[in-house]
Amino acid sequence: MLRAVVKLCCGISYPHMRSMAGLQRRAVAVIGQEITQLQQWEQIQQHIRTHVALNYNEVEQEDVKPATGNQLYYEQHGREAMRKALSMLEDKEGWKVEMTESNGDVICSKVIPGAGKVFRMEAVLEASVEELYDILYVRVQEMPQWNPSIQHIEVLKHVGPETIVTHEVSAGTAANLIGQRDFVSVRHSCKQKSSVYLGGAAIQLESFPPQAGFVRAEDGPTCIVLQALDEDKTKSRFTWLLNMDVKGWLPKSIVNQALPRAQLDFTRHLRRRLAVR
Ligand SMILES: CC(C)CCC[C@@H](C)[C@H]1CC[C@H]2[C@@H]3CC=C4C[C@@H](O)CC[C@]4(C)[C@H]3CC[C@]12C
Repeated sequence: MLRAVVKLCCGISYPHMRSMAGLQRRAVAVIGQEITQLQQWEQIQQHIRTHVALNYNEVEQEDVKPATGNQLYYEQHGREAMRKALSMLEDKEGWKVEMTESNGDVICSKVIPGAGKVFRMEAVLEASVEELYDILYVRVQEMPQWNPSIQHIEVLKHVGPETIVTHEVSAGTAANLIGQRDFVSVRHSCKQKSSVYLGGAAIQLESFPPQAGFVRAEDGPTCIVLQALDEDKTKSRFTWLLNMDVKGWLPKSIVNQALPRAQLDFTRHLRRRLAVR
């Protein structure tokens, strides 16, 4: 942003600069140096925020400017997405049941200020947390092989053991009311004793701008929580907060029908994938 403003100012002032006397030129050069220092200071501050504040869960994402190629930025963005999504899930009040399936799967929704309508799917899956982590995170690129709603997933960056940047393309299938979308997201995973958290959020990559012919949608802040069942560790509770801006010109009623349906489809395909292990 700062860089864009500076460029704009330079453009506007260029004709005047040419007619400036020596002292005035010197003043402009000093202002230029100040701006460079300011940018460096911003980067240092970002560094401090990432290192010091991350562990205390108090980083405000809005404060942070993306520095291209900065691994810390991706990690921080992923963690922050997970934190936001988990805080949405933590609040147990105000959820409205949308669908209850005969197998026990339940989808609820809630309108959250700033996020819009979000959907929470709860299901029990016949797989351990470790197996699900492997299928959903480690082998994320293989997802289109078992999920026909997804056409393509590519890991664009391996930021670290817990963070990846992905490009995902949904399939414009008949069951999908919305048509094809693509997403660029940072995906963050966090393993604990008997739980795994898979968080994510849309990210803007200069090197991966929206493609012609695709509507770039935004997924997140979102999170999938996998928890081993106390009574049977070969089964897991699967809780998925879906918070998606599908973009494009679509009536809300269509979107609000399609999203929980996409969750049901996803879980159905995941169960099929688990059945062929
Ligand atoms: C309704 C239309 C627009 C989209 C339908 C397809 C949706 C449901 C698909 C497209 C891309 C998919 C995501 C791709 C990658 C991951 C990361 C993984 O670790 C958990 C699942 C998760 C988060 C998928 C969830 C389902 C997903 C969001």
